[in-house]
Amino acid sequence: MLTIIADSNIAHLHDYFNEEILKHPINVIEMAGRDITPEALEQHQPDALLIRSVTPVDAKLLDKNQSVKFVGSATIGTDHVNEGYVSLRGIRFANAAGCSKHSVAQYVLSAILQLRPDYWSANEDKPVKVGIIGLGNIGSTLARYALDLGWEVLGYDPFQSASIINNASLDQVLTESDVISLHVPLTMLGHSELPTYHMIDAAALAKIPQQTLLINTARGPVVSEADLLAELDKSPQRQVVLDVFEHEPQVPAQLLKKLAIATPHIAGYTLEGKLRGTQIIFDTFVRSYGEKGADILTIKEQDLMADLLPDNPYHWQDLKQAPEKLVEFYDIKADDSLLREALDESASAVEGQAFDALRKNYALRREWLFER
Ligand SMILES: NC(=O)c1ccc[n+]([C@@H]2O[C@H](COP(=O)([O-])OP(=O)(O)OC[C@H]3O[C@@H](n4cnc5c(N)ncnc54)[C@H](O)[C@@H]3O)[C@@H](O)[C@H]2O)c1
Ligand SMILES: O=C(O)[C@H](O)[C@H](O)COP(=O)(O)O
Repeated sequence: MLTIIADSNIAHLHDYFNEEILKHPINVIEMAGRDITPEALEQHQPDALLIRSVTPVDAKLLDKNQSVKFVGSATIGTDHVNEGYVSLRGIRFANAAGCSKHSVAQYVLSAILQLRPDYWSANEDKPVKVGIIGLGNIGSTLARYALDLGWEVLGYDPFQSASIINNASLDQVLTESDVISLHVPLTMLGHSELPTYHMIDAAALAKIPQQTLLINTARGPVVSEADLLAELDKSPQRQVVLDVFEHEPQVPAQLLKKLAIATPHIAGYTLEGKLRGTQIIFDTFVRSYGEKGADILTIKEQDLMADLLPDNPYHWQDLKQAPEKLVEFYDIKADDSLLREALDESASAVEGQAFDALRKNYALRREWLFER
C-alpha cells in the first residue's frame, strides 16, 4: 500500500491517483495545502506528498519524518521547497515545469489589452515595446504572442544566451518599455548570483517611466511591496497589475486600492494549466515508483489529460481577428472585482482565508489554443 498526502486543490487528483490506474493499492489523504504539517505527517506516515505552492517543504516539515520518499509539486514555482535539503534526505522531488506557461502569458496579454486596447493595432513606426524580465517557459511564451501581435520585445535574462528576444540590459528594459512583465523565479541572496528577491525596489521603480505598465505574475517578493506602495502614493497615475503579493495570502487594502488590476494568484489557473500540473507529477510519480530499486508500480506513464479536457473553442488566431471578443476569452476585470469584493469595508487587508477561498473556488478558465 502506498500512502499519499495530497493538497485538495490538485486538479483531477482522483482521476490520476486511483488503484485502477496505478494498479496498486493506495490510500490518498486529501487536505488543504496549509494543513500539510509535521503533525499530519506524524499521524499518517505518508510515502509521498503531492503539493501545490502553499506547502513549505523543508527541515521543519520533514526533520522528524522518515516515511516520505517522493514530493511532487503540481506547480512551476519551487520556492516553497528547499531542494537542497530534500535531495540530502534522498527524497525524490519533481515540479511541473512549464505546465501553465500559456495560461500565464494569456493572463498578461489580457491585462495589457484590457488596460490599453489601442495596443491591438500594431504600429510599425512606433511598435509597443514589451519588456520581459526572465525568458524561461513563461517569458518566452509571452514573447511569442507579443511578436505575433507585431510588438517589439525587450528581454532580459542573464542566465540564457542572447537571442532575438534576449536582447537588452535590465536598465534598458526598465527605462525603455511600454509594459514590463516579470517572469523570474523567486530566488534569495546566497542562493543565486542574481537574486530576484526585491529585484523591483525603490531604485528600480525610479527608473521606470510613469506611463509604463508594470505586471507581476511571478512571485510577490520579487517586488518590494513597501517601495511600490510609496511609489504609488507619489505617482497614483502609474498602472500596476499584481497577481501575486509579498505577504500572500494577505493583500493590504492600501495597496489594493491603488492597483489597476489585482487578482488572487490565479494567472495560471486554467483547466489546462492545472491539469497539466497534475499530469506531470503523475508521470514523475509513476517513473519514480516504477524504477529499478523502487519497482513498486508496474504501469507506464500515460496521457490521461486528453480524455479529461472538453472541446476548446478558444483560438488565439480568432481573437486576433476579433479583439472585441477579449472579455469572452478571459474577463480579467471579473477576477479583479472578486478580489476587491473580498475586502471588508473597514478592514486593512484581504485576509488569508478570503484569499484562499477565492483560489479554491476559482472557476477555472480555458487556455486559448495558440496554434491550430
Ligand atoms: N501567478 C501564477 O499563477 C504563476 C504561475 C506559474 C508560474 N509562476 C511564477 O513564474 C515564475 C517563472 O515561470 P517560468 O515557467 O517562466 O520559469 P522558468 O524557470 O522556465 O524561467 C525563469 C527564467 O528566469 C530567469 N532568471 C532567473 N533569475 C533571473 C534574474 N535575476 N534576472 C532575469 N532573469 C532571471 C531564468 O534564467 C529562467 O530563464 C515561476 O518561478 C513562478 O514563480 C506564477
Ligand atoms: O508556480 C506556479 O505554478 C503557480 O504559481 C501556481 O499556480 C500556484 O498556485 P497554487 O499552487 O498555490 O495553487
